Amino acid sequence: TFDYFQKRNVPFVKPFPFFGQVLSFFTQKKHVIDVASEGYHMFPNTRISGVFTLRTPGYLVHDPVLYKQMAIKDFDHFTDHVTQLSLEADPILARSLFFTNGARWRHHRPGLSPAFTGSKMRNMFGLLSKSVGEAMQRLRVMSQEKPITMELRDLYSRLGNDVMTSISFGVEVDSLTDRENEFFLKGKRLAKLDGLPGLKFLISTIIPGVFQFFKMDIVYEDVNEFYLEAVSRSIRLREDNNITRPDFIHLLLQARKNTLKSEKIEDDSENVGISTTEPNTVQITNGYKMEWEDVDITGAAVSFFFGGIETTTTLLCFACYELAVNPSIQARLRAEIDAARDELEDGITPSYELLQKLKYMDMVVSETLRRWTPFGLTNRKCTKDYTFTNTDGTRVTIEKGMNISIPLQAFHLDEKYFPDPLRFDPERFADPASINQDAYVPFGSGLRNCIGLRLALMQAKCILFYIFSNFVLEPSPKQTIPLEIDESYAGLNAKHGFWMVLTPRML
Ligand code: HEM
Repeated sequence: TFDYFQKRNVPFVKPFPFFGQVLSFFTQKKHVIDVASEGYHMFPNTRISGVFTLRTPGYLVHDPVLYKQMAIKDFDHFTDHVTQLSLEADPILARSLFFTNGARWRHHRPGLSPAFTGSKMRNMFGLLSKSVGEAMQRLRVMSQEKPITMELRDLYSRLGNDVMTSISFGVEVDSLTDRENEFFLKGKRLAKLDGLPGLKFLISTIIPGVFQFFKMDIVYEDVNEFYLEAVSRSIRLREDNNITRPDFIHLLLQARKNTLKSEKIEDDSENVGISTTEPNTVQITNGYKMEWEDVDITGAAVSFFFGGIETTTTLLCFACYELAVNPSIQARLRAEIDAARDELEDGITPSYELLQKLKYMDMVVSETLRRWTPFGLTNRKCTKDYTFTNTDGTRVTIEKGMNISIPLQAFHLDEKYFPDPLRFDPERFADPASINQDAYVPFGSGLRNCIGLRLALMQAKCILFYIFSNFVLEPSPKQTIPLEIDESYAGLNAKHGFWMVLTPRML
């Protein structure tokens, strides 16, 4: 087995007997993404390298152009993600888009895409802004108009929970005051990326074969039951009382009736930010029929929760950390926000259109997604043999069934594409034309990229707008500078938290 890559003339990370790279995940004091991306730094002159997890060979893509080719033009060879959850063990998450493959995904994705167009986001923006605006008022009351110290991951996961509960499940909660509400507690259990669930999540992506063999689950049973019950209740309430609310449940019910349509012409002209420039449409080429039972609608809504809260919270925490330790960047962003507030009727509530116009905000968000990539490693399964030419002219064939990792974070921190890569510098994004669009991929690439990217950007920009309208941020004495990354966390997180002093501003 271990001569697999030698025979193919592909450089590879020397495996530990039997364990392959898996042993490094447990023995090295490194984050899992850094371990998985080791080959990228060892072999700078190849488009792809090899790695073993246990005795199974897999590939790591080094060349962003090759990733883009695989994700767009040659998508037919790489339609799937590597994790296959079991419908019995994980009835809700297995129905979510990220974990859906094959014919079901080909039907599921175009069915859901119209729920994320610009006009749907604009309709949803009111709910989102209301939720954030109210939380901000509560935060001011809590501060008693004096500086207040907060841990931002806790704050933003509460805000994210409230926003997503409102736009995904049609329920309004206030996790800042009602700190133990059931939506927040269940949401925490759903998206837990440390301890046992974090370990299981890692196993599902890094050694998917082992995960399937032992029929492991990721989500706790009571969490599944809670969400299924919440969604079914919301559906019944709407149907019995003819209620319409511009949220995901409404859009998914339209999908059930086959009346969910996208507004292509209007959306094509809209630019939401530097990080979102690609078109992505999936053609349905088979007869699979998506049913949209309650459990499918729950799966979709839960996947927005699962995929959205952790990543958007990470973006917000790292953005605020950088803004707190770089006061001149914070001052410039605040000046842009203040100028925009002058245009608002009440001087405080932003509109969807206004957020799109904030150029410096977009530069700050884009640079945060580069410097601190919330989703640093994605993957594809090869679904049809694929041949390409490597840097040295040899032809390499990736065989059907092989797992392929794509190190998004390593692309973003490679000085070939971003000089002085560890420096946080929003100016890189002043001229979008100067950005290498192959190497800048915080939301992945092509037909299987992040479906929620518009929502993520809208939500992050809206929260930053409210936070910096209301507060000046400084690192608290408890904050570790420079940041230390928590190696034991499956996502990206600071080891000792994000401790900030929020000083209320005059409104
Ligand atoms: C800053 C926030 C976010 C980041 C950085 C992010 C990043 C990503 C990345 C890198 C992927 C994999 C793409 C690939 O394999 O090429 C992905 C997939 C996905 N994301 Fe996000 N995401 C974010 C927020 C969201 C939100 C808010 C939602 C939902 C409302 C969401 C839902 C999904 C789903 C459902 C997929 C799977 C798509 C598919 O397989 O077809 N994400 N995301």
